Amino acid sequence: MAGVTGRLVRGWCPRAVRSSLQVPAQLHMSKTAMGASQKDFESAMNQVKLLEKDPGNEVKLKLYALYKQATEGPCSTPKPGVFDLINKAKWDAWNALGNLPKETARQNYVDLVSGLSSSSDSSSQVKPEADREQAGYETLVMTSEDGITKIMLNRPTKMNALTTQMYQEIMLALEAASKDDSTITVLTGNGSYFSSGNDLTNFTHISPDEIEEKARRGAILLRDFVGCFIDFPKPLVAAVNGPAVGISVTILRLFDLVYASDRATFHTPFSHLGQTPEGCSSYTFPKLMGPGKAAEMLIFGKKLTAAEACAQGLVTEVFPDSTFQKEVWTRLKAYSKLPRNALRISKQMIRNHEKEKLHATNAEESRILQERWLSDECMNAIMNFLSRKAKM
Ligand SMILES: CCCCCC/C=C/C(=O)SCCNC(=O)CCNC(=O)[C@H](O)C(C)(C)COP(=O)(O)OP(=O)(O)OC[C@H]1O[C@@H](n2cnc3c(N)ncnc32)[C@H](O)[C@@H]1OP(=O)(O)O
Repeated sequence: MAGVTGRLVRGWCPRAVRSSLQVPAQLHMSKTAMGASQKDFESAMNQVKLLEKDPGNEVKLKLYALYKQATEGPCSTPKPGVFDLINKAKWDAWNALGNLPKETARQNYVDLVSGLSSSSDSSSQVKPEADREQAGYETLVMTSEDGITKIMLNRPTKMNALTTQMYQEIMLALEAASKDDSTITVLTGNGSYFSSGNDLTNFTHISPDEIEEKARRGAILLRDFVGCFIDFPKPLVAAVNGPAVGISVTILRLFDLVYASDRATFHTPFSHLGQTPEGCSSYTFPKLMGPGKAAEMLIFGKKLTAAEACAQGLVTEVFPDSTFQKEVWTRLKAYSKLPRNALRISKQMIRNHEKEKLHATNAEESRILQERWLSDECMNAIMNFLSRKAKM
């Protein structure tokens, strides 16, 4: 990429992006979930032209790829020659999206532009929380070495709370990791938390007439996000470096290994938030730990220590915080040298027994949450958190 940087800055933008379409009044709110309309998409294309800051070549390539995928579907054009650097970079970015549905690509495009717009609007935001230079992700750091692809949640000052953009980027990162030549994929968090779960500001700045549509899109986003974990084809490991809350706890059961620091805790305060379980936990948790222990966590919001979570089978192994990184990565490096295809096939054999059930549970949980998000109980709990009147 380094050699094509200057030219890409000038030449990345698809023709349609330059078309003169009506500019929306404001695109500050992230358009959550799949299902962006053609109008949203066109508005986003126009918004790109108004960005004050150059978003960098990686982001531009991602926008280009999403645009092509959204408008033409999977890449089927011949791969440009090795010396055609710019077109090859574009082709690679588009091709990496594989069979991502047009609808999803369109929404990802809209969300990516929305994130770029709001970050360039925020004058106080001197430096983004994520390192933009790394692989084009704004909220994640994705690295690959020694046969291991690491996806690190990177909003440490917000305890790695998951924004709409972050859900989208995690899906993109998983899609890329599923296709790269690594053996193992690892999800971890930067800073003191693994993740504090759904970013509760995802529910704010919504006008009353938008609420239902927002909830509908939220449910689709949730279903697609969890679906990526259900279908992930390679061994997937969670390196839980600190406390985990909400959806960052429930999805753990969809990982093959969960290694936790002894500083980690596991908390699912759904009822406190007027919400209900997701991440397939309404099925996986009772199956794993029995209905009583699952009820304590999912209904009554009991927080587990790492040792308790390990005793319930949610965590595979607990490590002292002081040696967590060293021990986990040493272990994973050794595992990553095992025959790649055998690992992959074994993982899929285990998962295939319950894939259908997991997808059905995921769809049902998402449908129920869509209703919950419209409830007074949920709205009040979120407003309480945001006004700091009450914290879990
Ligand atoms: C459409 C998407 C699908 C949704 C799926 C459904 C998912 C459900 C869930 O995940 S439910 C769980 C939601 N999470 C929470 O309820 C956690 C809320 N946060 C907290 O309770 C606390 O912040 C804490 C216990 C995680 C940490 O407390 P503390 O150590 O005292 O730190 P701060 O509270 O000061 O946090 C620092 C900074 O981060 C912001 N922040 C942390 N977590 C979240 C969050 N989940 N949403 C939004 N913001 C969060 C916090 O506001 C502080 O910001 P500030 O410095 O004040 O700007």
